[in-house]
Amino acid sequence: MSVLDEILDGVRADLAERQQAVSLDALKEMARHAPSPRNALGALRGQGVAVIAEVKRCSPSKGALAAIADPAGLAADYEAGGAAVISVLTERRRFGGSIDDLAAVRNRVDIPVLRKDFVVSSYQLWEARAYGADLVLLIVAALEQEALVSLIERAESIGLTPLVEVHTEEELERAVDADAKVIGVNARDLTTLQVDRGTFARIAPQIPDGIVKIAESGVRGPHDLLAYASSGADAVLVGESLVVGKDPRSAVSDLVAAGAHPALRQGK
Ligand SMILES: O=P(O)(O)OC[C@@H](O)[C@@H](O)c1c[nH]c2ccccc12
Repeated sequence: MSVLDEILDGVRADLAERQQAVSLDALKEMARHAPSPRNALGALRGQGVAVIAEVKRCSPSKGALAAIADPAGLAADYEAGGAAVISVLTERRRFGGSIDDLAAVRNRVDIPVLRKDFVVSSYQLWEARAYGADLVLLIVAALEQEALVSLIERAESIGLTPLVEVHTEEELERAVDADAKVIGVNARDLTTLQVDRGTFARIAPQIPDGIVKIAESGVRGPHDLLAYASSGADAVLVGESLVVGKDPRSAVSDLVAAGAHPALRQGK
């Protein structure tokens, strides 16, 4: 069984428990009272390369990365450093996250917030919106095409912007067929957990114009951001290097400064 399949089994087990505890109707009621969605596309299409900074405690490849006792405080530092969007890992078993982290972050910052999880059911979309998410990750490798299409439609209908994650050309084709408006190319293969920073450069040229292009994973600093930007990234998603560093605010602001270089502006 691949790592992704193992993660998905755990996700489904946790999901079944939450569905027992909170009915879909109750979630929908919460979502009606949630703060209105923020302009995610606007944040991603702003000047320069947008930095999506991630709240990430653990990863399946490295185990514990950082304790992060105060996810909202970390997110506030990211925002002060100039992040365009905050990503919050809400998966519990392998990433040490929770939906409460998402709510805490959303209440603290003024920028859009991404629910980063393994979404397999529309229940998780309502949950995301109920707890204040503005964007939601949908991983093509984890979904049948029919499910992908319907989750994209449902997400959009409730005000969430789907970030559709691909790792191969075949997955890119499925994302485009499903009408994704924001596509992330993950340099980490979720079935093997290997990072290949060349993945974005290979796949990005095939992403049709008008779709927001995000390079995910493997950004160690401004150098990697510049490499992704020169291959056409509108945004980068950065986790590990920010949470393990001493000064997340200045680490983000160094990335933002690199991404603001005028030479990168042509394509925007
Ligand atoms: O920590 P990194 O290498 O900067 O990567 C961040 C982000 O891309 C990564 O957390 C990620 C990308 N896609 C995912 C899907 C599920 C879980 C995690 C991820």
